[in-house]
Amino acid sequence: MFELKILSHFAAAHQLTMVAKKCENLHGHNWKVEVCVKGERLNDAGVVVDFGILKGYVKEIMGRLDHKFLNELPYFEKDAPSSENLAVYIAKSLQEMIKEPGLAVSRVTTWESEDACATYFP
Ligand SMILES: Nc1nc2c(c(=O)[nH]1)N=C([C@H](O)[C@H](O)COP(=O)(O)OP(=O)(O)OP(=O)(O)O)CN2
Ligand SMILES: [Zn+2]
Repeated sequence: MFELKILSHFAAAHQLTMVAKKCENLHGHNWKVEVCVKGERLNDAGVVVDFGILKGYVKEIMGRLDHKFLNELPYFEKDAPSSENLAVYIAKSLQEMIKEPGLAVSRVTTWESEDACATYFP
């Protein structure tokens, strides 16, 4: 089994209730995102999937989040835009985009600061 990882970023605003009181105020983060996919087989080029293809998928997802007020996006009306739910959203969105047979999202980590992140394992 191979696992590939790419890094990406987006900047966005959010508000969280039921966490720390200060999080109820509108504020933002520069999220760093680690996306991992897994696959058992290498293609004729000797890779699981071209990093460029993976980066293209993730770039499209980052575009939906970048410079947005996350609470206003339909997906986050039900599930609050915590780092955990952002990781779930990114993982599900990416899995829906992947066309390559045998390729699956293995984990997504969302860093909301230099010392705090959440990881989702689908
Ligand atoms: N499990 C989670 N906990 C918290 C989340 C989250 O997404 N998942 N999010 C927040 C807020 O986004 C908040 O903005 C975090 O801000 P921060 O300034 O980093 O808050 P801290 O008090 O944790 O850190 P300091 O070092 O005191 O600044 C909160 N929790
Ligand atoms: Zn926050």
